[in-house]
Amino acid sequence: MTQTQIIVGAAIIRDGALLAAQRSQPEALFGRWELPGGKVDPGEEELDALVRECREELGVDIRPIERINYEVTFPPRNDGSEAVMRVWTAEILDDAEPVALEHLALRWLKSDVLADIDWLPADVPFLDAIRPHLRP
Ligand SMILES: Nc1nc2c([nH]c(=O)n2[C@H]2C[C@H](O)[C@@H](COP(=O)(O)OP(=O)(O)OP(=O)(O)O)O2)c(=O)[nH]1
Repeated sequence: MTQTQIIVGAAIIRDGALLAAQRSQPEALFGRWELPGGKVDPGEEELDALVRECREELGVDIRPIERINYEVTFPPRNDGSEAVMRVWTAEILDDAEPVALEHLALRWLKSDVLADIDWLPADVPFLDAIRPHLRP
């Protein structure tokens, strides 16, 4: 039996805005927007993966705050493996400024424009839970 792959995402909020990141790869996802994050490595704690991915992708240390009470399950792939995505609200530590080290671009989104960008489909259901943390 294949193990379920956990994907973690960070809803990083600063001054009432959410940090969105634009994917550079793979080609099928190029240009679409997501939350910073990625796959949890075998044996790795989910929150360690979240902090690691944000450091790799944005060059900043984050503090996860709370997990959003929702998860997305991706349909099984050809090899039968499944994946789920979990998201935490988070803040950047030390007033550091995130940099797009692996993405095409970063954007800070207030609540009124949250749904205006081309999010990966799996992210859309998380937005309703994130919106109350944002300002218009
Ligand atoms: N990081 C991230 N991945 C997402 C989001 N929404 C979503 O559907 N995904 C999908 C895209 C990818 O198929 C998968 C995560 O893969 P990834 O490429 O970000 O993971 P990773 O950094 O560990 O990369 P790798 O090992 O494949 O190089 O989850 C999201 O908001 N953030």
